[in-house]
This record gives sequence, C-alpha cells and structure tokens, in this order.
Amino acid sequence: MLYKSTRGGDANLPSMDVIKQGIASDGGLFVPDEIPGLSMDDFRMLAQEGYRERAVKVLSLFLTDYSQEDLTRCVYSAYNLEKFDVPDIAPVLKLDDQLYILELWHGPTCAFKDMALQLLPHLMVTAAKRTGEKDDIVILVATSGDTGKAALEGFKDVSGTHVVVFYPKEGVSSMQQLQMITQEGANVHVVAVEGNFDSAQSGVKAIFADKQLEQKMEQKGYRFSSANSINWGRLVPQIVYYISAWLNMLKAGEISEDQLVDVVVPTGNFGNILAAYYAKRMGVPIHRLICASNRNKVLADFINTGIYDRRREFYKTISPSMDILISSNLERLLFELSGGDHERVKTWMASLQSEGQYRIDDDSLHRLQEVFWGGYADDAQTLQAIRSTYQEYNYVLDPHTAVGKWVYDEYRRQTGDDHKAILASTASPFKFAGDVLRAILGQDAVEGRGEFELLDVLSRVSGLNIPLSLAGLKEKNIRHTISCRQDQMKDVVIELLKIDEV
Ligand SMILES: N[C@@H](CCOP(=O)(O)O)C(=O)O
Repeated sequence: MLYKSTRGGDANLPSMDVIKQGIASDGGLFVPDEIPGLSMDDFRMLAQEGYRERAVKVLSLFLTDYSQEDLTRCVYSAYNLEKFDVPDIAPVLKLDDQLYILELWHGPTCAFKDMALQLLPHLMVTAAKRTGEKDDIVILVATSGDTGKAALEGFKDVSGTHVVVFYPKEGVSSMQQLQMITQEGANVHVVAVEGNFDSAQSGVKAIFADKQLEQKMEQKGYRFSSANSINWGRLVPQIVYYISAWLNMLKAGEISEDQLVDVVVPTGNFGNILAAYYAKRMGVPIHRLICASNRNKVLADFINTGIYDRRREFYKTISPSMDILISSNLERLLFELSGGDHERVKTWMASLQSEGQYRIDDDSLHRLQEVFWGGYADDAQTLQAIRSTYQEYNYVLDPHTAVGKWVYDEYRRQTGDDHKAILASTASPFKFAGDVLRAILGQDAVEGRGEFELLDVLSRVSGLNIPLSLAGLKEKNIRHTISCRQDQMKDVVIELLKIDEV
C-alpha cells in the first residue's frame, strides 16, 4: 500500500516514510492509494479474536511495509494490562436496547488518544529502525487537552525521539493541564501558548512548512514529525476500535451480520469520526456517521450547508478538547468526496487559508450528506445530557461524550432513525470531575472543593475507582512552566532543541 498527499505533491510513499514524516511536504495530509476491504469471512474470523489480533489484522492491511512480526510486537507492547485497565482494551457497554457506548478511555491518560498514542511510538521507532533513519525524530504536538498528554506518555523516554507539546494557556481543563505540566521524561517539553488550539495548531503547521528551519534541523541531526491525527499513524489504530466495537456487538448477538448501525462521534479535529468513515469504507455496515460538535459548531454547520467558515467567535466550553475551528482531518474527507481531485482540495484549502472559508460543490455536498449528519450541543445541553444519562442509567458521561449523547438524541428525534448506534466515549469523566459533578449534584456540591476532593466525590457518586494516573498527580512536581505567543513558537523549538548552538 502506498500513500500520497491530498494536495497532489508527495506520492508513492510507503507507510513507514509517511509515519516518520507526519505531514506531506506540500502541507497536505497523506491518504492511502486505496482503502482495503474486509470480507464477511474476515469479520466472522475476527469476531472470535481479541482486540490485539483484530488490530494486527487491520494494521497489516494499511501498513504493508511492516512485517507481521513487527506489527504483532508493536500491538502487544501497546495494548496490555500494564497500560490499560481492562482486558478488552476498548469495551462496549450496552446503555439500552438502542445505544451502545464504546469506552475508549481505559488507557494511561484516560482519553481515547491513548488508543493510538500507545501504539504510534512503537510504529515510529520500528519505521526509523527499518528505514535506517539517522536523525532523531522531533514530534511537535498541538493539543486542546487530550492529545498532548497522550503523546507525552506514549513517547516519554523513547530513544531517538523528542516531544514538544503546545497547549492553549487558558484552553484546557485544570486536570488536563496538570497532567501535562507534571510530565516526567528526559525527552519531553510542554509549552503554553497564548491563544486557542487553532493558534497552537497553525503555529505547529507553520514550523513544519519552514524549509530553512528544516535545513538547520538536518544539520543538527533532527527531523520533524507529528503525533496529531494529521499523521496517518494516528488514524489507522483509531479505525481498529470501530471495527472491534461492531465485532463485539456481533459476537454478543446484539446485531446480525447485515444489520446497519449508526456511529456517533463527538469531534473537533475530525480525526476520530474520519476513522469511523474508513471503517465503513472497509465494509463495516455503518448507516450514518453522526458528527457531534459543541458550541464551536463549524463542522455541524459544514455538514448542513457545505460551507466551511471559520470566521466566527471562538467559544471556551466545558468540552475543551473540541474547542477547535480549523478541523485538520476534514481535508482527507474532502479528498474522498471529490473523488481524489487534489486540485479541488488545494483550492478549498487555499481559500480557507486566505478567506477563512470555502464552499464545496453540490456533488460533494450530496455525498457528504448521504453519510454524515451534523448537530451540536451547547454547555447547558451538555450538562443536561450528563444529568439525564446519570438519572436514567446510573452511567456517568464526560462532557465530550455528553455532547455526543445530546446530538444523538436530537438526531433520533429529528429523523426517526431507529438503527442501533455506537457512541464513541472519548474521555473518562474523572478528567472533568468539576463539570460532571455540577451536572449531577448541582453547583453547591462543587463550590470550594479542590480538584482531588472532586475526584473523591465523583468516585462515590459513580461507584467507579479514581484512575490511578489521575489520583497520582497530587504527588507530582510541576516541571513545565514555559509559555509563549504563537509567533514565538519556532524560537521556543530552536531553543529547546539547542538548534542554534554550534
Ligand atoms: N482534541 C485534540 C486536538 C488535537 O486533535 P488530534 O486528534 O489531531 O490530535 C486534543 O485533545 O488535543
């Protein structure tokens, strides 16, 4: 399987190069030349297997230059009980006869990002080794809260790699910030950026595009890569869990082989729902992909109108990981919708850059709306979804998953669609204990309580254990205090890596 850029530049690259590179040299994103399929016989066989075997099978279809032994080693090193707190890795819980929750937060940082970022370091190091890479890989990450910590945890002390994470100073939850600024490891740096996630992501992309800096890096024996979902190595592991969720339901007799299901994904950067789209293209009988936005509803508006317009107010919400107005991965979907027309993709992306908006053609919009449905929930609706789900099912949602629940209920109300649905649950409620408790118990229960006291209260209310990685933060020292403006990010990287020193 070979890969090419959505913008027509790089082509015919094997997956190891694509994973090492992160982003294409023309600024586009790497996509596979074709999307492999799974037959019903494959599905029947995989239904009898565990998460790891399913992962090896799916990865082997996309990452064809990796040997079976390498993929097996990578997968077994990533998904095990030292890293995840349940043997199923990504369990599916039946909420009622209609809705199934795919819990993606049983990894070390309590967010769905672990599903890919526990694996990516192994894929990256294997790629470096097998291709005879001489340079150290410097991974730049922009985060709205979850990717940063997951990347730090995945890559910490991985030899031959360095990680620099940029997060919006006021734009992540207190627990997310604490997770990042206490990060240990000799090869990691965490930097707060003035502005929002889009500032951090645009800053990182500008650094990737800086050819002069690239040359200086080369002289120092460094090359850049990404751990965001712009890197194809982030997306493939995410396809696995949608396939696995459907297989779990099939095996449990909750659905039959030809029964279509809907998939609901709360998303900001569009990577998570795009992975579900690829799962559908591979043969999982998915009916609708329901894209759930928070008040920053640029994606929901796009799906409903075909106009992507980021020229709007940016809101800080209680689902901060989705506070995003420039959704990087949409570019890959645009490539698919346009039938692989990289000239059209380039025009849309250029318009986004220069005008802050673009409109897709009617054919592409029609194809988009055949598969996707978009809706949104504001903070009040998010809190209400947490409260009602708790009251009705005694199940505690985190605010991001609650956005998904609200939008799903709205979708059913508006369309009458009664397919069974899988809701991607993207984070543990303990990461957002204050807002979750405010929804369940009211403001008074939260007032005056510190972050760790809130964890205790949530544990009592939910009957769940506090994840050890979050409880343990109490004892950790703060190690990262640097902050900068977006226009200083490049200098910060130069300084941290000592690139200018002779
Ligand atoms: N929601 C993310 C933002 C970056 O998205 P990614 O999927 O491209 O890594 C976060 O929490 O950091």
